[in-house]
Amino acid sequence: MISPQNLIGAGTETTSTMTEWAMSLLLNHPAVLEKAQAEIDALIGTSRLVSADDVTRLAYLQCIVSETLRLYPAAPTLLPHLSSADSNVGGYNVPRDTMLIVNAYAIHRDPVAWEDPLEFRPERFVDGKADGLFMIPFGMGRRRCPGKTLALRMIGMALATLVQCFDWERVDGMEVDMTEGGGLTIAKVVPLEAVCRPRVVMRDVLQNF
Ligand code: HEM
Repeated sequence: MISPQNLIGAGTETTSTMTEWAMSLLLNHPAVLEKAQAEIDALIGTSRLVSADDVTRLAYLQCIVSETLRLYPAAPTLLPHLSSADSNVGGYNVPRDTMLIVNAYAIHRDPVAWEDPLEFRPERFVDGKADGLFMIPFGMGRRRCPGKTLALRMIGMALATLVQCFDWERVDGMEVDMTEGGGLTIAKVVPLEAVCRPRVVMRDVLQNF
């Protein structure tokens, strides 16, 4: 049974953490940030704010979100599952009622599947190039995350708005600290701090907001 509190808990920390990781990655990769801004300027322009309906049209932004979810899946070991029957997986006997923990974090960084797995490279998702590679940031099967579509829309919308409206810089030019915390969710140990300035080309839109 899923309560409203569970829904809010599952839906807020995950999406805000993912947005923080995505912005941190963009700040450490200014060329990617520039490319994302150029895509938004080309497709949306600077006379209106990006809308939720635009998000699916922003192909490069979607690649940035996918690459962030690959490197920093909000729930790195998904949620614990219980096997419902005796089974054999890859030669291992798994009795019924065994608690199963799936290490999505390790799967997403598997060097056998992913080239230079520790590199932040949204281009690996361009034009469906990563189709067929195994990624499970939202789990899979009957208990997969029911908030996936909403989450992708929210993260895309937040990122697109931040990139469209502001120019971003690192504090004193220092690399953003990417140390990962332990626990059920993958939080940043050092919260993101950055310098942002409203973009001159967006001044009219922001003033009339
Ligand atoms: C980037 C954002 C999110 C990520 C990475 C994420 C990831 C996950 C994962 C990995 C699971 C467990 C799946 C499994 O063990 O197989 C899960 C479950 C769940 N998620 Fe999300 N989630 C996100 C956002 C959301 C949002 C926005 C909502 C709701 C508004 C939500 C609601 C839930 C609920 C209710 C469950 C439990 C489902 C069940 O036990 O049947 N999640 N999520």
